[in-house]
Amino acid sequence: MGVLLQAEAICVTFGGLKAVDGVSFTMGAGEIIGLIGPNGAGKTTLFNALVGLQPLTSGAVRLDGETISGLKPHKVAAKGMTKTFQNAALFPDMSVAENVTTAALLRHDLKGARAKAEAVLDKLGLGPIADADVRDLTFPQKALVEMARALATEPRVLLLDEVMAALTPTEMDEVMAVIRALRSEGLSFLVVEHHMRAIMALCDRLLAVNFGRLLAQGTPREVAADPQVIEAYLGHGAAGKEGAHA
Ligand SMILES: Nc1ncnc2c1ncn2[C@@H]1O[C@H](COP(=O)(O)OP(=O)(O)OP(=O)(O)O)[C@@H](O)[C@H]1O
Repeated sequence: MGVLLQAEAICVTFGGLKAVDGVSFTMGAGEIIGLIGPNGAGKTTLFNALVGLQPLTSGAVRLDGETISGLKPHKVAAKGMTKTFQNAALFPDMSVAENVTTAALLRHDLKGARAKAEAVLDKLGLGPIADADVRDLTFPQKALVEMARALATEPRVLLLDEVMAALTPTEMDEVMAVIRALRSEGLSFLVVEHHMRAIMALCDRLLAVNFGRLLAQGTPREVAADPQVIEAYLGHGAAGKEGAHA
């Protein structure tokens, strides 16, 4: 499998704190990679660094061999990588279709963006609620609309930031089915998710971080059995338990 996304020795420091400390990994097309680690491990900072929301102190991010670190988030999105936002940063007073159309304007004029939004909403089964106001949606609907908003920018790599928070196990299964279907079309995912069941079931590979450093990477089974990963979680009593904090 060719390398689609390459993170090279990424460092992000806040004053004296190394929030991300020399993290390197690669991702191939169609992969689903989970990023796990205890609270404050650096997951959000790494996500933000990858998509241009957080400047790198050092290191590089390459997409398809092209250096994208240093670009603003909308330029990174135009290159093909974007993230969803925790707590769905959608416009509450706009309809579902209008929210998704706004994102599709990255690549289309208004007419094209409306058509793109309609296609994405249909793909995610959201056609019937296209005209609903976002503020009236349920949690799983908001999670899917947030994914639709990101998909409307036509990414090749999509970073999912806790899209399954607040979902029931059945709702999580529905969202995971959508993610798998999109992956089968070639989309790649990097996933931060606090539900270990979802992470273990969904991901091809895991990256485990703590104190900004990459502790382990491998299959979910390998990483869950890694002594350093178990140690990192011991204080939280969380490793491997359903609903645990990843
Ligand atoms: N803007 C900032 N300024 C200073 N310190 C920050 C900033 N953002 C994050 N940090 C610190 O960097 C470290 C990593 O934080 P980060 O939010 O990336 O961790 P996380 O793994 O996403 O945590 P959580 O699982 O709780 O969301 C923490 O010690 C945090 O307090």
